[in-house]
Amino acid sequence: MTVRNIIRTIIVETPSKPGNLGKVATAIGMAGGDIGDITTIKVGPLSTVRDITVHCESKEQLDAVIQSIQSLENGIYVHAVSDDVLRAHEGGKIQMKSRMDIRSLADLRRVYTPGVADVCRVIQDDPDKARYYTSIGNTVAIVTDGTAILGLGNIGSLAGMPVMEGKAALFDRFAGISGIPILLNTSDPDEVVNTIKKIYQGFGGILLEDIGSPHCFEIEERLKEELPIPVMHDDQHGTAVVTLAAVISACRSTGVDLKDAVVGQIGLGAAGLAICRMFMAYGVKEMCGVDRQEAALERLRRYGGTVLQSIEELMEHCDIVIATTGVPGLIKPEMVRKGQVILALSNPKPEITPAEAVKAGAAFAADGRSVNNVLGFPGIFRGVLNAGAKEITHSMLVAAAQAIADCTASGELVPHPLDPKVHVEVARAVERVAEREMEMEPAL
Ligand SMILES: NC(=O)c1ccc[n+]([C@@H]2O[C@H](COP(=O)([O-])OP(=O)(O)OC[C@H]3O[C@@H](n4cnc5c(N)ncnc54)[C@H](O)[C@@H]3O)[C@@H](O)[C@H]2O)c1
Ligand SMILES: O=C(O)C[C@H](O)C(=O)O
Ligand SMILES: [Mg+2]
Repeated sequence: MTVRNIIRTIIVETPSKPGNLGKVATAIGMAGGDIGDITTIKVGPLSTVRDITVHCESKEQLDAVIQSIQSLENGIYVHAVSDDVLRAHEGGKIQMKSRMDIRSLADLRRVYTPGVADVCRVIQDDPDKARYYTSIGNTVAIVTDGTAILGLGNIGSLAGMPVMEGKAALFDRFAGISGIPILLNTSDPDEVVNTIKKIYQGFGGILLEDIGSPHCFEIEERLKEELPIPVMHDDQHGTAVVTLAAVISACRSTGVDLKDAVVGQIGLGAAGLAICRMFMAYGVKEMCGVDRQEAALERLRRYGGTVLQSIEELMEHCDIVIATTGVPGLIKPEMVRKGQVILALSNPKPEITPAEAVKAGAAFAADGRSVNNVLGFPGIFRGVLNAGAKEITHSMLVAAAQAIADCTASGELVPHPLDPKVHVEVARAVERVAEREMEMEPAL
């Protein structure tokens, strides 16, 4: 499938006669546009106005689509072109809402002062009660320093806010968790760690998001060690979980034993290194990798992986190839070997599109829109928050990957992200492991 990241709604007026909508649809298709929703805005005796959502590969293609409709003439007009994505972001995607209805003075006194003072005392006497009498136990901070926003690079945390709001919306939608974006204007590990340590009390967990490598490794390790609440860097472990799930599904379909497969990782940053570590811990015997940075290669060696010399060598050598470089088009169709599994996970554009990879001979291919950490992080946090766990462990992550794979239909790599079952099953699997681990090692 071609990547069509440009989505616009074209407002088109046509004469109210049969066949005109068909002409417009053909004009859009002839110019290469893909039609999404069509909504009729007004039907008059003489003319009809519709919103037609069109997905295009580029701005040039969008211009060609508009030109193609306009050239139909005979009463067919393009009134306006609106950017749905920008429009959907007007005013932001999230808001803090009260769970209480405050209608009377009695409500006010119960919810706020003077009643609230008693609750403060209860928590002062027993801080654990904050988990029951506040929203803290259901709230996760989504923290970024803006250094690796998707594959867009170091664009700053403010520019990354739409992604953080998106993650908060997904937390709410799939796990009923309140996600609070925290935008840091420092990426110095000491400052990041100290800042989060100073504010952590207000949260039940910390999701680190789009923090670049290598500083993300130190930040996560230190926070995991020093904070008494679950911390997870989504781009590392959320991605590793979903990637493992996709590869388990691919191996199930092809009858291959994952542990015997040769797996190659292109890009050994936050996502790539975590994927390698996850696969090696799962039992993969030959885990290979490439990166353009020597320090990243050194990290792979330290964890027991094999460094290859080039992307060409990796593509030649590996049965399963995963890419997380942020570089669109890095994998050329002529590099693809017949029967390979190719997961080109960079967002917003993959290293090779699934359609190109399959055309070039891949047995299975997917990009970062479907193999996406949205399948993991909401359920993982729901599970640990339900269990009251203080950390997210490797066994919980493997259980989450297995749960995602178990929810995947035969012939698919991962479930649909809107399938509510997958998030419930991930949460259950993580909660089960968390409770087992807490029984074995009760918190002090
Ligand atoms: N699908 C998902 O769920 C998901 C999750 C996390 C990250 N990602 C994507 O993965 C990409 C990387 O994210 P990250 O957080 O790991 O970033 P990162 O900056 O930590 O890592 C990127 C790595 O790729 C390497 N690299 C860049 N160009 C290369 C090239 N030409 N050849 C070899 N290596 C190259 C860099 O040296 C770096 O080590 C982004 O595009 C992001 O959107 C996808
Ligand atoms: O944000 C996403 O869609 C996935 C991932 O966290 C990424 O950084 O690309
Ligand atoms: Mg991310």
